[in-house]
Amino acid sequence: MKTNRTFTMIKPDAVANGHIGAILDHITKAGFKIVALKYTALSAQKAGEFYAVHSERGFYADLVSFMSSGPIVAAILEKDNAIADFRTLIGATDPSKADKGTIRNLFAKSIEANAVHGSDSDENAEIEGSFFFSAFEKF
Ligand SMILES: Nc1ncnc2c1ncn2[C@@H]1O[C@H](COP(=O)(O)OP(=O)(O)OP(=O)(O)O)[C@@H](O)[C@H]1O
Repeated sequence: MKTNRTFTMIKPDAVANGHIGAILDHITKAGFKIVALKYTALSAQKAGEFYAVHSERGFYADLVSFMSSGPIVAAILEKDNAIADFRTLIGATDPSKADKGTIRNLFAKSIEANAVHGSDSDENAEIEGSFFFSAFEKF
């Protein structure tokens, strides 16, 4: 199923560094429509659930701790080819390898504190969006 939607989080590092506005500006200027938006925070338990796919990885405990360290912004975005185009817009997981002008190149400091999340498939976009938003909060 192709939904033309993706899910993103502005992670605690980018929120703490005051980049919410600049990142949302980047996203909308790239042609993404915001269809759901929330300023919130993840408990350690919720961060662990969100990143459960990485639970066997060495960085999992640090990732859970980082993702629950402060507020985040969660959003559902709509655009043709949303998944691939958004991952191009944010750049590589490691900001030192992210293309110039990408969100991670501009706003991220490390492979863990990498400013934003972007879904990797239509299926995960739906699961992740529903993790944060009820049917009444998606437009
Ligand atoms: N080697 C690592 N050391 C520390 N943290 C890591 C490492 N690899 C990934 N992470 C963290 O785990 C997150 C999820 O990793 P994944 O491999 O799914 O990358 P991604 O798909 O680019 O990121 P995201 O899922 O957040 O969009 C990364 O965004 C990063 O915050």
